[in-house]
Amino acid sequence: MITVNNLHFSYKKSKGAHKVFDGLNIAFARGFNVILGPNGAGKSTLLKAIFGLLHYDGNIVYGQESITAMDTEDRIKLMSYLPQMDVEISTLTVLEMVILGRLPELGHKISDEDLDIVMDTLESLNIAALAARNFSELSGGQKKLVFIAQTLVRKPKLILLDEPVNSLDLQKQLELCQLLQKIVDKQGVDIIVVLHDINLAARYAGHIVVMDEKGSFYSAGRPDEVITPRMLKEVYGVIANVTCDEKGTPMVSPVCSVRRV
Ligand SMILES: Nc1ncnc2c1ncn2[C@@H]1O[C@H](COP(=O)(O)OP(=O)(O)OP(=O)(O)O)[C@@H](O)[C@H]1O
Repeated sequence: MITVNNLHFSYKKSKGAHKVFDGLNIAFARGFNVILGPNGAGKSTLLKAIFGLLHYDGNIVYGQESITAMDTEDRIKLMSYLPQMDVEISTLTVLEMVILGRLPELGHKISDEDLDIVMDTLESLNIAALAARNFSELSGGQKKLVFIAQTLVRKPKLILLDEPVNSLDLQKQLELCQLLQKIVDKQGVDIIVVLHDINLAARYAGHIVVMDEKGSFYSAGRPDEVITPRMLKEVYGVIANVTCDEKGTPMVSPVCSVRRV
């Protein structure tokens, strides 16, 4: 699906630059992809590069098409992106915020189809009851769900989500992953999600990409191929037991950190 070829990127700073990628190569699969890796590995930076928010060297390809060479309009048609952090304050209602997500598709007025898509999405995320509420008055988790709705109403071919389950309670984390799974299965959409919860990744991902703290590719594959005691020690500096449930899904029980403090 997406391949990242020889990606070089540094954040420019007032004095010098901070190198994040030095020739990164990664291949994602069709369907539900998860990126795992420790803090600072470059997961968010990679999603920003794919979405076209950064000037980098290298080539990012979707199928046969170079995303790197695409103009902004085509990139926005292809993908939607949920950043890790977003605005906290807005004078809009929830409904208005989510309609904003359809901006690239909106004509000179909001059609019944636009409203149906927005209301269906709010319902699928269990937040339809919040539609008339002021966004600024919502809880952190409710705000997160509004941003997720904004990302989904675009109906893109590719969805990039940076830590979407942060600030969601356990039930909503599972509901969101189930919804994403349904979108992948029923609508043929490809998704790339950054997660820190390895057990959640193990349960829902079809394909996991692991990045290490140097911003390099470490491994990729099915959850049972990737989530191993060795990976957890080498990438996260954690001793952990990994067992499998009856479906062969790995489950991680952390024991201790082996990093020197
Ligand atoms: N705007 C910026 N300017 C300079 N350096 C940055 C900037 N944003 C990120 N970095 C640095 O780039 C590296 C990668 O950051 P990034 O946010 O992509 O990591 P991450 O894997 O998403 O981390 P986390 O899991 O903590 O969200 C880190 O070393 C970070 O300090």
